[in-house]
Amino acid sequence: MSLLKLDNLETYLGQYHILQGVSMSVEEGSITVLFGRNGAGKTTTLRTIMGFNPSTTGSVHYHDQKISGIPTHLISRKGIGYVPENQGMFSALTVEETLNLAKAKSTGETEEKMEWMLELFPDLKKFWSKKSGLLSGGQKQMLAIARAYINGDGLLLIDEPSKGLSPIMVEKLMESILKMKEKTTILLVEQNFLMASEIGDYFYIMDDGKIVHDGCMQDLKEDKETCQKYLGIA
Ligand SMILES: Nc1ncnc2c1ncn2[C@@H]1O[C@H](COP(=O)(O)OP(=O)(O)OP(=O)(O)O)[C@@H](O)[C@H]1O
Repeated sequence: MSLLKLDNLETYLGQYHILQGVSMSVEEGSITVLFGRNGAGKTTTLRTIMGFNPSTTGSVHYHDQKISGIPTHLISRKGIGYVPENQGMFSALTVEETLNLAKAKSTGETEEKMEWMLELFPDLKKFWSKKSGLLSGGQKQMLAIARAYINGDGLLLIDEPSKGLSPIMVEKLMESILKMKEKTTILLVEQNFLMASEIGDYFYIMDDGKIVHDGCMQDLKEDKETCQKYLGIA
């Protein structure tokens, strides 16, 4: 079943026509990866879903309900968690304060969600009283994902979590994201093809604001021509 459906989105940033008829769907319980070169429009797609950069035409449906055209805080309240590329942390808050704030803003089984995040990311427990601004890049990313999951466990939109992290940290993070599939659906923007293709079920490739390819991840792994043309992988 399709949990999230984007239909023919056209989004402008100022005078620039960024998303040019983007349609895609995310299956419930899957990891769907959105690939594409720098500037292809991946971040804008996530920001359009969240209502930060609304589209001028087209629609976004979540659980068959139209969410395009409503304010971001109401979209988030429907259970969609967003992890932006820069993580959007308040660096003066500790891990504890950050997660408690997410808990306070959330409804449902917040205690269980918090416990599961601490089990999945033990570093967060270890650095419980540390200010988030002082965490390592990987730990900040874990905190951002945990916060988003506590806020909205129906769907997580994660923007390039591997950016700037060491290969070992990327591997650890991808394993955790894969485990999160047990309890949530994930739309992941990634440029790290090797890692993302290991954990993704489905993929979309964007180029110049349009979806140019989509399908099962297994098929993409075998499609050397597409990988080379759009993802720069030999
Ligand atoms: N505020 C803005 N005003 C005008 N153009 C913008 C603005 N922000 C981004 N763009 C342009 O929109 C296009 C899409 O950007 P977007 O960040 O969505 O791409 P991306 O695929 O996520 O790339 P990256 O991996 O570099 O983040 C790019 O050409 C970018 O230069």
